[in-house]
Amino acid sequence: MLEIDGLYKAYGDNRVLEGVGFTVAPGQMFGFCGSNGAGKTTTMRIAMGLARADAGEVRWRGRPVDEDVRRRIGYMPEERGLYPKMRVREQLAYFARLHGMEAASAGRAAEHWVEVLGLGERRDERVEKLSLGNQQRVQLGAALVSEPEVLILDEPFSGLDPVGVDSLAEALLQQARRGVPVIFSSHQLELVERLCDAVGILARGRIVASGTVTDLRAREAGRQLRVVAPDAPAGWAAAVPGVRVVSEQRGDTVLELAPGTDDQQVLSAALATGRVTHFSWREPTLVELFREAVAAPTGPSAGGPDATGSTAVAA
Ligand SMILES: Nc1ncnc2c1ncn2[C@@H]1O[C@H](COP(=O)(O)OP(=O)(O)OP(=O)(O)O)[C@@H](O)[C@H]1O
Repeated sequence: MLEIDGLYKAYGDNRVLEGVGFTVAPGQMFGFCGSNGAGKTTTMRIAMGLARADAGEVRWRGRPVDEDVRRRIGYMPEERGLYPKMRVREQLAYFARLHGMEAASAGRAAEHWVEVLGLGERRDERVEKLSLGNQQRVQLGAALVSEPEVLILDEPFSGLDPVGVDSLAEALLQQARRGVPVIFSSHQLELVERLCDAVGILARGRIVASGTVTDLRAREAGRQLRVVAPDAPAGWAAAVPGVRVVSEQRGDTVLELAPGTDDQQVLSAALATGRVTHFSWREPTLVELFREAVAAPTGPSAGGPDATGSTAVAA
């Protein structure tokens, strides 16, 4: 288990992290989300020993992460750190050696990742000559080439084309399948929703929501019901007790039901107007859950050192 436990960090008056805590289990893919400047990079840099926390700890398998453990972590920094003059394959072999692999296996691992990441034709090109997206793939290769025990990736998908996204996603899923905990930050929430077993949303210096997307959905306050009743007169739903009309457009209505309101009563009311061609609870997307979590004021249950590994949406 990788544990991020009660991290605090301030830069001068800017209190960036105020008790960030979450856990990532072996084989879990954890999407780390948050607005620009929320503190995702800071959290990952602390985990990698590149920034010092004012308080809190990062542990892997119950032990504080030290230099020795960090050599076994694959890290992709936001600022990217490649050697522009080195050739692709050479670069990957170099990173493998840095992480302690001996020359022959470093060479084999480099070759393997060159192929997996779709860089076969570019293996002997200098990194500076590659497109941004291909440099990104090399950077990912640098994080993966040493067969790390943990992966911490800062916006690995940014700048990739859809094919690049798919090959990277497949590479990460493979790592998760072999038991590696994978944390990656991203603003591409559809991708996070598609790939991740768990997400953590960082806002106001804390994890304000964490768990599986299904968990987050289940805890979401105002679930919405969509009813399509093509022949219904405008305003039909407003008359049903406990119902708030969110939107209404030519018989296509989205409704919010007060707690305890029976959705079957809504269905009866809709049927009383004529045909009902659609009646379903809408699943909020991760984007909607994100907006709600980020907008919500900090409540007593929000984040904090006691929120480590919790599954909760702060009210
Ligand atoms: N070395 C530093 N010195 C001073 N302030 C810093 C430093 N590094 C980060 N910050 C500040 O910490 C805050 C969090 O930044 P961070 O890069 O961790 O956010 P982020 O969630 O990764 O953002 P983004 O999604 O935009 O990459 C920002 O207000 C940033 O200005």
